[in-house]
Amino acid sequence: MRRKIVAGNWKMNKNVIDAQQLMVQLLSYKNNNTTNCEVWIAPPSLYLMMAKDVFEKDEIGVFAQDISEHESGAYTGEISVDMLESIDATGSLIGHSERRQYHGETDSHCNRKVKLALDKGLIPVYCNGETLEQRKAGQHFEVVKNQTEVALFTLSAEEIKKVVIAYEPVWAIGTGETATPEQAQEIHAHIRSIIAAKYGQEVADEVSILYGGSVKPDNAKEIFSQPDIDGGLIGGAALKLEDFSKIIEAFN
Ligand SMILES: O=C[C@H](O)COP(=O)(O)O
Repeated sequence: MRRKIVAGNWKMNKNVIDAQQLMVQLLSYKNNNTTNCEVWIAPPSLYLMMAKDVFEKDEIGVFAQDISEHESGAYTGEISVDMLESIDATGSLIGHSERRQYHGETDSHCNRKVKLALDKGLIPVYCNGETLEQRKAGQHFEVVKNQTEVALFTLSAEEIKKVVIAYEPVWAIGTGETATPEQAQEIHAHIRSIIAAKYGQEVADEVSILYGGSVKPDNAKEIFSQPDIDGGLIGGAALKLEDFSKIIEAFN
């Protein structure tokens, strides 16, 4: 059975008071409700240890938004997989389109990061997706195929099963414009078929593939009901319990 997941990427939002308040609200929500999916958050790295303190029984998975491709050393501003492992974090986002757009991250970087994370027992949430120009040019299937192959295909079958993929069309991130459930489903099925071609259907069927890009309480249910969509990576709507909890409940 594939994991079903609703993950909130807080991006660069919230001061320490507001971050703690939302974590405490999330904990209370999780303790008082039955959820049919795993709930993860990726707060800014400054708040990762606080998240581990609040979710001391691992009620909610705690993810970094990025990790270094290096193991340690003179890399100012970066955090390493060792650091994440030492606070018992659950994993890290890797290759988010904002990292690609503003920090020059490529799929070769992602490949090294995914491997480092797996070696430390962390879950890599590998993000990919095409830009608007690429979609308009009809290149979206090819772009996502190349991204997936470069970032993941050096992994063994056992390793790739532990990776979570988040398909996030760049044109749908933070824009209010969502891929239709059908558009998302066809890319998710495409990603799964690429993995199946290399590793076999059984392996591909175990890989969770999340959709990200303007998921909101009113569209989550329809998106998550698609056969190859195993949950969501949520940005803006993860910043308020009211919205995020409704998205979690789309699995009920
Ligand atoms: O990581 C999350 C995605 O970038 C989606 O963000 P959004 O829900 O604000 O569109």
